[in-house]
Amino acid sequence: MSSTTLPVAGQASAAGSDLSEVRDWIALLKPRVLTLVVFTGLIGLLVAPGHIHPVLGLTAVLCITVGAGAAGALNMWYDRDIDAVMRRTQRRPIPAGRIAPNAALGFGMVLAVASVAIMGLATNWVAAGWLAFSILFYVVVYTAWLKRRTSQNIVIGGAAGAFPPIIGWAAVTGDVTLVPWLLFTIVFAWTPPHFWALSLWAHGDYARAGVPMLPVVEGARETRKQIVIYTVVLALAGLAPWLVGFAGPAYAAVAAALGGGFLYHAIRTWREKQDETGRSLVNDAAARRTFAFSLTYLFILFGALAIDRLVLG
Ligand code: HEM
Ligand SMILES: CC(C)=CCC/C(C)=C/CC/C(C)=C/COP(=O)(O)OP(=O)(O)O
Repeated sequence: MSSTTLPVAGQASAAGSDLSEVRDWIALLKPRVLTLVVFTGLIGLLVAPGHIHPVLGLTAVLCITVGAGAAGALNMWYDRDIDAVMRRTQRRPIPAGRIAPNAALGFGMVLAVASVAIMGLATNWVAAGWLAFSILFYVVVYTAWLKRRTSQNIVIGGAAGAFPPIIGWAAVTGDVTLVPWLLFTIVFAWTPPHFWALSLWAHGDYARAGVPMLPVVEGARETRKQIVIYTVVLALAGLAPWLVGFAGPAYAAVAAALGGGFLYHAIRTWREKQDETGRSLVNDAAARRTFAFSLTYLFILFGALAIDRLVLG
């Protein structure tokens, strides 16, 4: 009896370990963060004037996905020392010892080169150039240079995550005009309040790892103030596509409501019950809501732009 059941059990666990290995390689791409990165890239592609064959459009979106994922893998390769120290990241495949650093490096490089080459061959080299630039920006400028040096790391380095709408747009038109730069500006202004809200309760991890995120260097009080300032800039930037006549009043109404909503959450975070250093006395409840709202904000804003352009015309 046992001679028949053992191999079956062995096969089942081999299949199980294959699956968890695949899961680890996928985890290197930071798939959850990718959802919004790819969504903004897709909207850039959909609202761009002109026509792209659906198969080529899909290829372009896939290249943005794989390119951004490759950047995530290279980030995890470079950051493996600090990821091992931070509670949130220590179970990642490299610090947990499930994927060797060099294998992750090779994986990231191959995917990065392949995504740029396929983007260039399938669409055009302007889109491919911006994809290559954003991968390099995230890995070299943000990860290797700024992240461990300045509390402005995510303001400047965060620009990497703002390029996907530009790449999507360029895949259709072959150029980058005012509107894609406005979409870039929206994501650029969105990134600081998105991340700093989270960093208000995650700063212990960053402090332990010696990463100079804003609450670690300037304190929670200053971070709360900066969140409000960038949210005001974001709320205005959100209206820009309407101000230049690219989007209609329906988009403007959604953008105004979302901007007001974000500002409400930012101000609640600013005024949250806190001690004299700005540390929350209520488990960062308002900051957590602001972070969650940041994700909703970007998703609905870009969704509204697509509906405004493609459905309402
Ligand atoms: C330098 C800039 C940024 C930093 C430092 C940052 C940091 C983070 C961190 C630490 C998390 C928490 C959980 C995790 O690791 O998954 C997170 C979540 C997230 N970020 Fe960002 N982020 C940045 C930019 C962006 C951009 C540009 C996008 C997309 C446009 C984005 C989309 C997301 C999404 C969708 C989540 C939720 C993931 C989940 O559900 O776990 N982030 N971000
Ligand atoms: C098109 C293209 C190449 C886009 C790439 C940009 C990209 C993946 C942006 C997302 C930014 C991000 C996940 C930051 C996380 O910061 P972190 O790496 O400091 O976070 P961690 O502490 O979770 O590792």
